[in-house]
Amino acid sequence: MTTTTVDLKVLDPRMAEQVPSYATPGSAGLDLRACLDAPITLAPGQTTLIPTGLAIHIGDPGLAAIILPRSGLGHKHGIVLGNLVGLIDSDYQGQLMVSCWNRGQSEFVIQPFERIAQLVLVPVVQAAFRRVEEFGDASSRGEGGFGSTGKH
Ligand SMILES: O=c1ccn([C@H]2C[C@H](O)[C@@H](COP(=O)(O)OP(=O)(O)OP(=O)(O)O)O2)c(=O)[nH]1
Repeated sequence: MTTTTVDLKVLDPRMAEQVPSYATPGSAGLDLRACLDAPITLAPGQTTLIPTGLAIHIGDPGLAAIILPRSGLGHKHGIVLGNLVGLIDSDYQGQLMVSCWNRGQSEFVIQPFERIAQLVLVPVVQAAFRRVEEFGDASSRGEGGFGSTGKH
């Protein structure tokens, strides 16, 4: 396991006691909570942007964070992310926001400080593109994609 230090600002004092922490030594994700004054009802198909009351500055361009749905909310209640995956750049210093999408068939009420998504730190490699007319080595896949290898 690799650990790194990330600067975190508590933007809403109510989050001071709720700073994200790993639930178990093997956890990959940190749960993010809805920093709300009152419950929000999400109708089927509705998307809303929810503040977390927190900001992080990752700083190291070799890292980023992604926001992912929580499995239970997504599977049982259809609460996933309006952007499917949120990408937090290493130079972002604003509030962490979670786009919640009710892809289910029933209303869902998000309670203040409920855990709504999870944040995972990931390594990043930036590409320096070298323009070529042809790729040097022919690969066995070549230009095949989108099911070209068949179903089995
Ligand atoms: O779920 C998300 C996704 C993004 N962000 C923040 C962090 C990220 O670094 C910034 C910009 O995100 P992105 O680049 O995906 O947004 P964009 O729509 O391309 O806008 P921009 O022009 O600001 O890059 O917004 C969040 O707080 N939550």
